[in-house]
Amino acid sequence: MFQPLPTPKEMAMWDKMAIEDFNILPEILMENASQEALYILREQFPSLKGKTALIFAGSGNNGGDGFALARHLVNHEVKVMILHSKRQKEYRGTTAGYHLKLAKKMDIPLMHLPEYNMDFLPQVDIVVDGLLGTGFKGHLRSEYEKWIKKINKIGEKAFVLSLDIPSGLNGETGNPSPLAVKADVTITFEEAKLGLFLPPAKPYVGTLKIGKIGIPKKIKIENPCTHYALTHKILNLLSLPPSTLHKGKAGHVLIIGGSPGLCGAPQLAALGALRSGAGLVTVACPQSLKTEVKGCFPEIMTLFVNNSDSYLGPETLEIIKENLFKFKAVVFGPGLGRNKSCLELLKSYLCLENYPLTVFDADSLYFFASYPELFDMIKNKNEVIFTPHPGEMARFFGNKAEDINQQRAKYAYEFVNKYKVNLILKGAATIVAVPGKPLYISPFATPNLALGGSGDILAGILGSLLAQGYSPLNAACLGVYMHGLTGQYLGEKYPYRGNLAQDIANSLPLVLAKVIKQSN
Ligand SMILES: NC(=O)C1=CN([C@@H]2O[C@H](COP(=O)(O)OP(=O)(O)OC[C@H]3O[C@@H](n4cnc5c(N)ncnc54)[C@H](O)[C@@H]3O)[C@@H](O)[C@H]2O)[C@@H](O)CC1
Ligand SMILES: [K+]
Repeated sequence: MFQPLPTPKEMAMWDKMAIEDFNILPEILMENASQEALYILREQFPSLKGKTALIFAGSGNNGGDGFALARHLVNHEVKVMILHSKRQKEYRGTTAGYHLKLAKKMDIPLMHLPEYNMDFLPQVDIVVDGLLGTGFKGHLRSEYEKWIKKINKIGEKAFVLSLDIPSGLNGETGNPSPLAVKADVTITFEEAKLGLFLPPAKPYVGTLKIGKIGIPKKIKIENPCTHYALTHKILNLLSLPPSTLHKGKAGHVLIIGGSPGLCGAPQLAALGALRSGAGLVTVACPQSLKTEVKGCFPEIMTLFVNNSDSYLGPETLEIIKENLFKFKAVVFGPGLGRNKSCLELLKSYLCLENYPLTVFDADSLYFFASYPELFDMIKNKNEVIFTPHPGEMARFFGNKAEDINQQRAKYAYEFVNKYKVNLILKGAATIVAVPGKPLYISPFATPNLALGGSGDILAGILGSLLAQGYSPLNAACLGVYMHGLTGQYLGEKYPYRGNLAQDIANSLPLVLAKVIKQSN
């Protein structure tokens, strides 16, 4: 269900433990890494004989992987030249130095990069990028920028294999710093590093392959990492409904929202809930808007107070309270509006002695960001899910959506640590964060979900899953994955976008049926 995504620091710790606690020689780990890299090249070039390769080796262990790979390539009759960033004697006594010595014994040509005139580099078939891996920090030094530009230039006509991480890419954030190698394939060692999985890394990583290098499983179990990717196996949480199912047992979702000009939001949330299997859906909305909120969906029921107000207010709570026993989950906020009366409704809701599992979305998030003391009014913090998009998240931190997107994981952690509630930080590679747990990251980044109403659909899906009895963590992971999977499907159907938010809801059950059938 979850694939580990260690940060460079966590990976370095696993390496260290393998070496110090399990007495695995670092030279062996490096040898294993180089064998995994060789495997990729053999796959790419069924006959390596006669091919030419340049191996860029940096000053740390990433360079050492390059030295070790050079030997294997020579054994496969590849014409290899190594370009190393440090003087040979400076590698002495290190793991990389050991593999350098072996490469020297085999008479592999070695050039000191800083002294080599880049203009004389030959065009080759293969470029191996072993400049920088998990040890890369900060901004590239200027000479590295020059070398990386050269790799990318030669790479226009050659196959570029990056070892562990494309050099220049931050292994934690996935950001080029400020530029990075554009690989055809990145062979990352043991597990995919977090940054490789994040959207900014996409133009650099190429195809991502994972090569196991022999880190004992025990180390990874006893020292779990702090980030995981959601995998297809999350869908195993879904079970086929029994043929005797009663609608009352499939969960009744209440959606609280709707205001002038914003009736589509609760309608779409209702559609999301229905299309993800909720038995019944009711929208609490202003009386004057009930027809608009229902639209052409007779399946959507409405709840309202007889008055002429066009915004919801605390008086709506009376009727909600009377019916509260019916609802298994609530989605609070789609199209709610930011009127003072809406804030009063939210406050009265939070004052209820008991309320169902609740998703706080859209305008309710605006109120929480403006009045953080509202968080103190939440009784069971583990029973609510907050679903901000980066713009809404920025309001909590007093910054901009771009700042959030630069360091999404960091802000997600800060949010749950501060407010102690469950969080879904929407956007490409949506994050699920639950206090005291690792972060779970969606593998999907698709422009087909980047449209008005998409978040309302997600909120409805979440409400539906909660109402069907999934825990907040499972509902969040499953809902995010189902929403992303549908977005990916719409991307195939509408490569230039143009799908509607309601298409997400309408496609969802069919996409699920298709992919679950395929994977069985
Ligand atoms: N025993 C281990 O730790 C293993 C490590 N392996 C490889 O080793 C890598 C990690 O090795 P290291 O920890 O030595 O680190 P790296 O080889 O990734 O990088 C460290 C070197 O980069 C330089 N550097 C850091 N920031 C820089 C910047 N901004 N501009 C220019 N240079 C910069 C440092 O001065 C240092 O010399 C992994 O990514 C992996 O490829 C594998 O061989 C498997 C075993
Ligand atoms: K690299």
